[in-house]
Order: sequence, then C-alpha cells, then structure tokens
Amino acid sequence: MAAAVALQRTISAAVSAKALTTSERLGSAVVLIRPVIQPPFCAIRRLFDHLHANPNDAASLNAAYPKRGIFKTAAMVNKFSDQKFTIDLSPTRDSLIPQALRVSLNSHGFDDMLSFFRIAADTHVPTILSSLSQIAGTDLTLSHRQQSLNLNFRLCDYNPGTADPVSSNGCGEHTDYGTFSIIFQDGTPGLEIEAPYAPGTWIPIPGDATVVLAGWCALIMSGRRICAARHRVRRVPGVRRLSAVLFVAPDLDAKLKPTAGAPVNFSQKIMDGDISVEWFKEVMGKKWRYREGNLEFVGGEDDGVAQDDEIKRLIFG
Ligand SMILES: O=C(O)CCC(=O)C(=O)O
Ligand SMILES: [Fe+2]
Repeated sequence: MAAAVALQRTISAAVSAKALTTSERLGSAVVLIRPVIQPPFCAIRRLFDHLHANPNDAASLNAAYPKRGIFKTAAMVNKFSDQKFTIDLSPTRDSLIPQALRVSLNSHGFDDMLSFFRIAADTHVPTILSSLSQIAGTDLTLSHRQQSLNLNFRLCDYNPGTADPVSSNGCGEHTDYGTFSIIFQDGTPGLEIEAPYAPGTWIPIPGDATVVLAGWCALIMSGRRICAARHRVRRVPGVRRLSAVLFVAPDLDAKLKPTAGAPVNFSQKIMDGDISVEWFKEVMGKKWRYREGNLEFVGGEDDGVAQDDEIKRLIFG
C-alpha cells in the first residue's frame, strides 16, 4: 500500500515521545491513497437535497429496502444521535430499486454516484486486499470472493440543518466492522483518528485526504497483525460536510477466525471459528444503529457498554 506520508507525520507528532517505525506508528491501520477517481460531490449534494425536498422519492427509496431503509434522517428529530444524514447502498440494495424511481433519481445525481463507487471498488479493492494479505500473512481473497464481494456504499451529509445544529457530534467514535473502509471527503475537515499508541488522542485528518482504515474483521483475520482504527467525525456548526465511504467486508458466510500461527490469542468462540461475518455484523451492528439513531433501545437493552468495548469482550474474551 502506498505510504501515507502526511498522515504519518501527523500521527508521529502525536506519538513523538518514542522513536517508532512507520508501521508501528500506524499499526497497519491507516493509510492515505491517491484515488483514481473523486466522488461527484456536486451530484451527491443534489441527491441529498432532492430527497429532503421530495418525501415521496425518499419514501419509495426506503421502501425498496424496508428492513433498514436507505436514506437515513434520524438526526432530523434526534438531538442525541450522530448529527448526519446518510444514504446506505450496496450492489444488492441497488438491484432492488424500481426502474421508475431510478429514472427519477438519476436526474438528481444517483447514477453518477453509483458509477463512482463501482470504479473506485474495481480499481482499489483488489490492490488494497493484496497489500493487507501480505501484512496479515494470509490470502484474504479467499474470504473476499470476487463473485460475492461484500461491499457497502455510504454517502454522509453532515448537514447544519439537524435537530441539534450546534452539536459537534457528526459521527461518534467507533471502529468499522469490516475489513477496510475507504473514506473520500469533500475537502471539509472533521474526520479524526485515534492515535493507536495514545488512546484518547484524536488526530485531525486533512479534509482533502482519501483514507483507508482497517476494521474489526481485518484485526481478527490477521491475528492482530493489522490494527483497527477508531475514528469519529466532528462537526463545525453551520458548515456542511459531505463524504463517501466504501466499506469492504469478508463474505457473509466466512468465519471470523485468525490465520494459523497468529501471535495473539482470542476468545474461545473466535478460535473455534464459531462466529460468522454475518452474525458479527448483525449482532454487533446494533449499537451503531442506536448511535446513528436508526434503532431505538427497547426496555433494558442499553447496557451502557460502548460498542467497541462489547466487541473487545467478544473477541478477546
Ligand atoms: O464521514 C466520514 O468521514 C466517516 C464516516 C464513518 O466513519 C462511517 O460512516 O463509518
Ligand atoms: Fe466509520
């Protein structure tokens, strides 16, 4: 993977007390890439604006994937959730969108946005997977089969017009669940990454950087040779920020098990290969849907344990 010079400098400033090598500093968790294509942010802005102004199209889009919806606007009414709107797509969800709705949305940037994600995935996913496989010491393409590639496409709109316009919470701190995520930004700062060797130290990422972060599945499958990067997004009141995120995860039927000879012990459940990617996403994803405001706690469900801590318990026992 290409060296992340600017980010390494920022991170090394935060951990300069110790002379660490580049990979120790980053823990193989974060790199900047020069993308082959930039998201069409004008089209993305138009698409969000269109869905806000046209509740019928927004409702039809959500009806195409009733399980969770596609256009998420909990922040319109919930002051305590992440103060952002998102459009969450995947190749499967895209195939569920009725033709008439697609035609309407295409005149508001939908097809431009989808072709951006397809080109970005075709170009970057194979090379990043191959670099991560080298670090992990295992061939990750075996659990990321081309024909069933587990991709999700997310657009984020950190829009000043939410229930709490002055909140600085755009996206609460979390670690992505999958193998890696590529975050494309519209030039507006806000993304911060926790320094791997200084928990609680948040490093602002330049607004024009394109960032690759590893998630929990990469950490487990690599036997912790790859670190997962905790991150968050801070909002500046009155400033709109757009981002496009490509999430790559292992096949849903893959087992979350470390490569043989991994240097770290995991919980028995993980070592026995009892946990599938699908289960992990479904069960561990709950807390993030609460944080994002897309799921309400029902009686007694909020145990007060942060999502990352709950995942650590599951993985490390
Ligand atoms: O908007 C961003 O820059 C990051 C969003 C993010 O981390 C996420 O949606 O998981
Ligand atoms: Fe994230």
